[in-house]
Amino acid sequence: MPTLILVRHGQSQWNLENRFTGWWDVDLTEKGVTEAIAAGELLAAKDLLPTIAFTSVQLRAIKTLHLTLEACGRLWIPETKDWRLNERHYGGLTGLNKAETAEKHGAEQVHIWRRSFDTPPPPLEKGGQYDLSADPRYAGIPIPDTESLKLTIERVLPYWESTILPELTKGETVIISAHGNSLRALVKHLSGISDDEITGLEIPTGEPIVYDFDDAMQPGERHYLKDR
Ligand SMILES: O=C(O)[C@@H](CO)OP(=O)(O)O
Repeated sequence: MPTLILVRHGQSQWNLENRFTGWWDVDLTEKGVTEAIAAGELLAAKDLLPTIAFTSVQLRAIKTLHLTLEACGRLWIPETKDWRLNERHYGGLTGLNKAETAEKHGAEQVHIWRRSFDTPPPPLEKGGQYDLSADPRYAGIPIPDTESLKLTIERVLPYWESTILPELTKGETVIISAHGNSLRALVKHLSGISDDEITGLEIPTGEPIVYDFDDAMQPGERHYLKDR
């Protein structure tokens, strides 16, 4: 049966510091490393072994993928990195502390920026500290200056349809190591969650989520692997 495993990266340095991260490339904390290894140990314990992997071009997701695969003896499987699986771009909020931003702009406004379906945060100014236009990994890529969840879906879903779904259709066990909001984009689609309800969905770090697909390639119920 084709099976999809989704893993949000382990805790990052800016998760720990409570800062808006988006496309900024921060590393895993020690706790994040432990979470990623535990995810792989769980895959091994449940005998759910990935045969092909996808991740973003961001360190925290790539490292999580590698630690997870190593812990289940599958570091050798093919893997593809693509910017379309990157975290949602946090625009001008990138680098700011979430609690301080809530004090300045109000908790309600910050909740809208973080979780509304289609209100993007203010755009990132060009030439500033977090401008990625000189980063070689994004050469030739239309780097956004901010993204709502809706805009994130508009780049995640075409990649899902064109590149990941065909692998599942072949019967592969696919693992995607990605980010809170790029995975919310995918889960919204796979679980048919409405624009309103998606505001309440949080994806924890390092907890494998599993979908089994039927013969018509329809996803079954979403569940956490630890509960299976
Ligand atoms: O900062 C970010 O990029 C994301 C994920 O950590 O945060 P949030 O949960 O606020 O969307």
